[in-house]
Amino acid sequence: MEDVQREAPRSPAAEALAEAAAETLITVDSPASMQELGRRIAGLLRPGDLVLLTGELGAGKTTLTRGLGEGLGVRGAVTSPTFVIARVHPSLGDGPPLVHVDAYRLGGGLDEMEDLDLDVSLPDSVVVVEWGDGKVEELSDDRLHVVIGRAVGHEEVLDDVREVALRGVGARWEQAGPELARLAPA
Ligand SMILES: Nc1ncnc2c1ncn2[C@@H]1O[C@H](COP(=O)(O)OP(=O)(O)OP(=O)(O)O)[C@@H](O)[C@H]1O
Ligand SMILES: [Mg+2]
Repeated sequence: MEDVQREAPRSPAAEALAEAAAETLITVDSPASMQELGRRIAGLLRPGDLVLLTGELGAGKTTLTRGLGEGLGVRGAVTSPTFVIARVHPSLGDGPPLVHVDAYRLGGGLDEMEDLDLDVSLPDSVVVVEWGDGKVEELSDDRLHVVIGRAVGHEEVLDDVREVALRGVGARWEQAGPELARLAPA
């Protein structure tokens, strides 16, 4: 299994990001380990953080968000928001709420997002957006981009394998860069 993962070609999304600024690449091999990664990322998140999740249908964006919700200790199961564009999960403790947005049908981007009338202060929340690329970047200069790609090649072997690229944009993530890097296995 080890060898297969090391030799697998990168997904196109990971390849594109590899050209960009410093990033952390992590391979996960099951939904459970994707969720665990979400829990670990949650440990770095603070109120006001914006996380953008990129990846094809079924890549594992919602699965990762489920882990984020667990790590943040919020109420309610994180599911695909099929009929709503955004769902607010309040903290069970004194942490920030998780605002989980599925921007797939959010044609107009930011304006519509503001129109959602979420009854929550975004600067006090952790905002996680699926399908948000090109739509919600204006919400914050500081963003954590998470790009999930399927490992390509030996599909029957690698069906559950995903490559996750983490790239922090902005001053907030420049400072937290080393913490992001520590999420990768040594
Ligand atoms: N390593 C993995 N990480 C995450 N999900 C995986 C993995 N391996 C298999 N899966 C499966 O892939 C599916 C991922 O579904 P999920 O809803 O998280 O994707 P998504 O990216 O949110 O899709 P959508 O674009 O439809 O919102 C689940 O059925 C999950 O069990
Ligand atoms: Mg989803």
